[in-house]
Amino acid sequence: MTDSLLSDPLRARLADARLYLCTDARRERGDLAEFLDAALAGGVDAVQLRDKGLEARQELEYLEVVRDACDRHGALLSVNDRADVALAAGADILHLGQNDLPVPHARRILGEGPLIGRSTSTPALAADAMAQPGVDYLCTGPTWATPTKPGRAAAGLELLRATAALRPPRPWFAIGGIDLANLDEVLAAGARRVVVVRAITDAEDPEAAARAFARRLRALPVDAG
Ligand SMILES: Cc1ncc(COP(=O)(O)OP(=O)(O)O)c(N)n1
Ligand SMILES: Cc1nc(C(=O)O)sc1CCOP(=O)(O)O
Repeated sequence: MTDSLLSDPLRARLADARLYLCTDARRERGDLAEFLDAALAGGVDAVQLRDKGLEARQELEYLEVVRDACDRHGALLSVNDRADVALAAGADILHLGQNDLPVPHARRILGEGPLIGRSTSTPALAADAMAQPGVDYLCTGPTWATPTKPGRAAAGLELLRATAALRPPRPWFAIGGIDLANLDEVLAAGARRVVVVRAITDAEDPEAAARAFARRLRALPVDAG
């Protein structure tokens, strides 16, 4: 971990994060709180509400539920795509894809406080994201094709190996089709942090699933990023 990460509490919490959950809002708000309490008790470190169907007002209502759950468990709250919503919700993280706001524009809205993450799908995009000063972490994938984000070809474990070889100076997460059955392959490829959706949202016991991920991810040290 770098000194700058250690000197900033939010970035230090990000550096310690291993398990990042994206969830949609298909549950009623009370059920979402219950689901999140279970996942967070199991060891989820960051939660993103990722639901493309919500209008901003509804998204903010759901984000209050996610914010409260994250606060109860000391986890990071992430907003997808929208800097205005992230600011309004008091999010810790704004996550941006390649077609979303450019990072400098997002920083103009957010200021320096919140973290910004960037999606990448090739080693070149990962290297480019790491060279941008405003980017705090990256996600790389999809490792496997996934119904959660249809129409995207699998980048494969090779993308994870290539990203690990870059030795990114900031945290990076593998994403896409990751579950408890293939986690060993993800770890063997060099990833030490993962983002998951179905492996926890669709689990019969979300707390047990999150606990199993967290235990295996935390058994291995992370390097600089
Ligand atoms: C934590 C995290 N990683 C990756 C993504 C995917 O972002 P993006 O490529 O912008 O695609 P959409 O999620 O917007 O469909 C993410 N949302 N969160
Ligand atoms: C939201 C998202 N982004 C991806 C990317 O590659 O950028 S893959 C993905 C979906 C991951 O869902 P699951 O864990 O259910 O496969």
